[in-house]
Amino acid sequence: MVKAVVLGAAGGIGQPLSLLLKANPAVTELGLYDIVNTPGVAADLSHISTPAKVVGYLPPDDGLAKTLKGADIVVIPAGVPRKPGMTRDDLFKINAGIVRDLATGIAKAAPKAFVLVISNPVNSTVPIVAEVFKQHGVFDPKRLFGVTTLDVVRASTFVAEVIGDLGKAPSITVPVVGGHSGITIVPLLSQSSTPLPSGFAQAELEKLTNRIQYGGDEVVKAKDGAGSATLSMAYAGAEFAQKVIRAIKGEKGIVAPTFVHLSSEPAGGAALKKEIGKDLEYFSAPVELGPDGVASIKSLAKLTDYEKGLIDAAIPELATNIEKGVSFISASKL
Ligand SMILES: NC(=O)c1ccc[n+]([C@@H]2O[C@H](COP(=O)([O-])OP(=O)(O)OC[C@H]3O[C@@H](n4cnc5c(N)ncnc54)[C@H](O)[C@@H]3O)[C@@H](O)[C@H]2O)c1
Ligand SMILES: O=C(O)C[C@H](O)C(=O)O
Repeated sequence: MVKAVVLGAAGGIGQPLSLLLKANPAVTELGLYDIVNTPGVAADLSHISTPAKVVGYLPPDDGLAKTLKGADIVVIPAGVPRKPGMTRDDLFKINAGIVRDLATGIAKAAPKAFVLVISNPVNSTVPIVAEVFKQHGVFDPKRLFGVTTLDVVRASTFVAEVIGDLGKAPSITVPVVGGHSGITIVPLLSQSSTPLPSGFAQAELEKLTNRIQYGGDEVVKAKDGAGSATLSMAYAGAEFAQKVIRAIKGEKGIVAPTFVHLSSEPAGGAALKKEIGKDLEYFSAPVELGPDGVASIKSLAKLTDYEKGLIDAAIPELATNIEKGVSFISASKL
């Protein structure tokens, strides 16, 4: 039995993500929460002939607590998206408060759930959730994930395009580490499961890296004021959720990059800090998933000098983003 919950379920990501979770036969209950339209979205999805029982609530009458009751996995795509010309950090002033309030609801109603944060800026919203959980005495670093899967999905697709064979896209894996905004997104293309063509020039490598780092901007520009990536994000969010679900059901050896807290627990956090040469509290790295969430944080393995330079360049912005999230909660009255 797996109960999945989507907070922000009526939105551009929320609706297709809820559809993909409803289509997942491992999900037996699906809880949908938003400030608008969830009864309609829930009624619509409930007619699909898959096992999940669907419930949808709005804020009145403790709707958030009712949606979260019994949740095993909570995915959060609530909040405003970018328009052209904005950075993800520009979303902080609205989304920080939204994520804080939803995290407070989770801390009270589903403190043991696995929490997958999509709302931007992820580099700051994940620390916000952690700080809220700490204040409620329920923080478990193994159960909190910043969803960076879209960067991984983009890297697979763009490498397949470079190779000239999109058919290979589903089987190409490229670790993408660091964080989820601009230069903090660091694709480790030297570790692509399908190597780049021989003779791939440094200038081409830099162009490909830049495309992965700024893939979000490509979509924001094309949508021209109507928002950011929603469908590819729903796909990526459902993919990551499925990995977590498979791991909690006991499947071994599932590894995926995600933005996690680096502490003594789960194992590997301290070693990763040494590897990146900075005492950062959070970093996106490949993690092994297990029945309790993050089983261990993996090494970044052998990096090229170019990749080391990208990580060094990412660290100051990551540190600022993380601190911004942490201090938002220390300054907030919960
Ligand atoms: N992590 C990633 O890779 C990634 C990728 C794409 C988008 N995003 C982010 O996801 C977020 C959502 O994007 P979208 O395109 O779905 O936006 P959207 O505006 O289409 O949907 C957001 C939904 O959140 C709801 N919402 C607002 N406040 C809420 C609250 N307090 N409680 C519950 N629901 C609330 C809105 O009603 C809306 O339905 C944005 O912050 C965006 O930047 C992240
Ligand atoms: O670009 C955005 O603002 C949305 C998302 O973070 C993305 O990478 O597509």
